[in-house]
Amino acid sequence: MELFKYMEQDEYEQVVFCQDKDSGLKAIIAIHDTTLGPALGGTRMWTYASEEDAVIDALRLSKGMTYKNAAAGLNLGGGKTVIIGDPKKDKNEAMLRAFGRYIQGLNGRYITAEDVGTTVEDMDTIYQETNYVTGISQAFGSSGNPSPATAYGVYRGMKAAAKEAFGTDNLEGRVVAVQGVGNVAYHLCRHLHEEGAQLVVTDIDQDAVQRAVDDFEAKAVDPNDIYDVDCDIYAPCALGASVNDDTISRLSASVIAGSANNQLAESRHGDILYEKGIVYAPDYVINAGGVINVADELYGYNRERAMKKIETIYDKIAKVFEISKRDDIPTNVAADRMAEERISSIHHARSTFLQNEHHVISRR
Ligand SMILES: NC(=O)c1ccc[n+]([C@@H]2O[C@H](COP(=O)([O-])OP(=O)(O)OC[C@H]3O[C@@H](n4cnc5c(N)ncnc54)[C@H](O)[C@@H]3O)[C@@H](O)[C@H]2O)c1
Ligand SMILES: CC(C)C[C@H](N)C(=O)O
Repeated sequence: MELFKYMEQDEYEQVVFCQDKDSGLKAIIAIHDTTLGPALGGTRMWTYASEEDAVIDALRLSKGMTYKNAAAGLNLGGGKTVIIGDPKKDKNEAMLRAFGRYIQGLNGRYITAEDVGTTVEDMDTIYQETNYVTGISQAFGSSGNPSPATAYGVYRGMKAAAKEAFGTDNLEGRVVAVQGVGNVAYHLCRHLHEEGAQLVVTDIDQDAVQRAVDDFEAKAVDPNDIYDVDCDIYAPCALGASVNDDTISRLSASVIAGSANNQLAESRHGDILYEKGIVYAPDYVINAGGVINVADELYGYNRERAMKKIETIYDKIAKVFEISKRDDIPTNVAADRMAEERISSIHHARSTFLQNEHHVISRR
């Protein structure tokens, strides 16, 4: 791939390749934009088909974090790491500590946290080498696992989307088809079950499926059948690109609202959803609960303050729908507009000169 051409196109600031042969570390840290503050975004560990796929994933995910953090009202830029490997087999202490030292070397330009394939315990290991890590154990006065917070934000955003589509945000009796019942979706299912929604779930991990069936009376379907389920709401909570040319025509849902990052295979799929009248709650707005929660650590973690902020995902999603209707644009484009407007207005507000120690002439 022509990396610099790719970076120029979407104005990526920096890509860092980290390798440590002994531990097997192969990581890519992508920093998209730091206009609003240090780039904060999780670390994903995944078995990529090629190194190019891993680079593209890191780049796409880091840009998503720029927009997510901006839309959530955080003073943070966007970044993300991918570690190439199987989290079940290839992860080890030395690998995570070597990775922590690379983060430390960036001197605060990038702060990490959990994502698919990494855990609170992994963040604790990284913390042995760097302070620039969030989502570490609560025993350290930290916020712990971000997944329940993400799930609560998705639940709030799903209610706002239901209000838009059905005129009421009550989810009792609504059929919700959930793709991937991992860390986030398990907690999402709990909220939905408590409100009386009917759940249809799928996962490539049978244990995850069984847990949802046992705990929430969910009905299980095969992974490839989730798109054909007769449902009100489709909740993509696995990996990205599940809304694509093949699946859109199969979905019967009036609402798409889930936790996965990069749900639309391409931006044009947002246009198709808009034309079809399917209410799409943009991924990075609805799934910001986790990052809002870990970002609170930068102020000395306060759970009540973080949860209050996560509640407002309902209003953020409603605002996106308002912009979408006002400007007659798909909701994914409306969300981008909301995020870009904030980045550009803050960029402008911070452009005036402020003195720092390098400008004190008396020091000369
Ligand atoms: N954890 C967070 O706080 C958080 C925050 C924001 C966004 N997200 C995003 O939400 C999604 C889920 O995150 P998570 O932390 O729950 O991850 P997870 O790994 O715990 O859960 C994902 C689940 O999806 C399953 N899966 C993968 N491919 C699948 C497929 N083709 N069909 C069905 N199931 C499949 C996996 O087996 C796993 O159980 C990811 O896209 C992640 O980036 C997570
Ligand atoms: C910082 C995190 C909790 C990141 C999370 N994995 C996300 O995609 O938002």
